[in-house]
Amino acid sequence: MEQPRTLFEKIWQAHVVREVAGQGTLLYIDRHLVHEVTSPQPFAALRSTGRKVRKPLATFGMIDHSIPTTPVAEYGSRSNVPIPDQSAAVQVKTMEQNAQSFNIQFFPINDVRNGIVHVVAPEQGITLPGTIIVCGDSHTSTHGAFGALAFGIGTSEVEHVLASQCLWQVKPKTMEVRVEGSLPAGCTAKDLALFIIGKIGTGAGTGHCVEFTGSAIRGLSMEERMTVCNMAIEAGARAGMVAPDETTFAYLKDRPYAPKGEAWDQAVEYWRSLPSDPGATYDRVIVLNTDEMEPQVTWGTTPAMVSPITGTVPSPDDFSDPAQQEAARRALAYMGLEPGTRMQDIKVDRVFIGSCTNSRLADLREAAKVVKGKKVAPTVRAMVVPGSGLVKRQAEAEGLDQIFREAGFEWREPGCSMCLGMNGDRLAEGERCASTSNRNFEGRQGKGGRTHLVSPAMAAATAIAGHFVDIRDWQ
Ligand SMILES: CC(C)[C@H](C(=O)O)[C@@H](O)C(=O)O
Ligand code: SF4
Repeated sequence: MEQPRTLFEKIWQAHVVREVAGQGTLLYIDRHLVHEVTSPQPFAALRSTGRKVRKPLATFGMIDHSIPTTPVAEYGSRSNVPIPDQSAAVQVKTMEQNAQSFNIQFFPINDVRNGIVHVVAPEQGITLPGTIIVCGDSHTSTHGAFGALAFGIGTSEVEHVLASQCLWQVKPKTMEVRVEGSLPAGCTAKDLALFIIGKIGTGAGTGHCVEFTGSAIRGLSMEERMTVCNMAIEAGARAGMVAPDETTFAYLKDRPYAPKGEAWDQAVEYWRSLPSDPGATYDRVIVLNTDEMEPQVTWGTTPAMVSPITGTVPSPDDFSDPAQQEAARRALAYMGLEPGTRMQDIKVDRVFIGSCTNSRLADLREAAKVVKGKKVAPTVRAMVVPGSGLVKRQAEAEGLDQIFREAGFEWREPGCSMCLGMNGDRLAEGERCASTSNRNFEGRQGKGGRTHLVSPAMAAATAIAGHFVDIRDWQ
């Protein structure tokens, strides 16, 4: 009888081109996503050596990190919006030129399909189960939600994939994170992701590819699975994945780049063979339960520095390990927080609903439900940044933009926006922000900016109240 294999093992083995002892494995790459920040150098290297892109039809270019999300009304079109930052402007221009001269698949700024690469590829059906997907971007782990092996790569690796459609890799270890239970009231996939990282720590996944399993994961929608896999990288994992099932197939059916007709049927048949076999083993297994889970808010400068909304800011003395004590001390000083402060008493200046973690339609619907008929606190500046042009269009068709605007939120054009301070959207020194993004390290949203990671519903309620609130009390 054949050895039982994990989902990871099946995908890995199906993509081996060559194995060289001591060097690693050469893998075939199905899909290569490129964005304007990490692709200029690799394309320049190809050009200077007269090489082409090996598979232009499997290479997808998007512009997300460096574009302003300024509403276009007064400019007529998105490409007319000025980009004051010189290096950002050059990145955008260079991506456009490279896409054209190397003839790759490309969604220009004015194309309604453009947006954050990790939102767009699933939405277009570019992300498929059983594939290997890479991108010069750490949050490529998002695509693992579809039962793909998806991971971020460095600049020289981007060049290697562009030129050869292959990549040398050292095989990661495997880890199962099994979560049993269901999402308690007021808790979303974002709370689950923060809860998991809070329990296992930011280094737990190092060197591992994580498969999320268990009833809590099975019950998640595709959008929710993407949120969880998006944050796998914040637990140090190389990649995160969820086995494909009926939820996955239903999401992908009829998406523009998904297979059609007979090819679809064949694909689904193959995809059904992918889930880990009974008895397959992982190098490490962690089991969690959602019973005691509450809505989460980070208080520090890593996603693991997280508290339930009913909790208080911890004291460095609460930690036994001296390194953790020191990290907490430093984080509290940076965040300007006093131990013992109730999480719900922390006031914010800004609210950001967006990023590849939480900018899909389901996220905006959740936030709009909370905001409807209410007003943003006068002390708060709040913005909603849809993850793609299509998310924005659909949200507008449902009137979500009206709900946000009437409440006093800014309704922006798609992009990475304030997830990272690269495109003009950023926090000022000392500003405190409730953010639906995935990273809260020092300076992430702007120099001296203070980031608290939360779910879209919690961010929305915080904007209205002016301070963190327990979404379970919200009416
Ligand atoms: C700019 C890019 C390389 C970076 C990443 O790799 O993740 C960004 O997307 C981020 O979230 O910090
Ligand atoms: S939204 Fe944030 S985390 Fe996602 S790709 Fe953009 S910068 Fe990175």
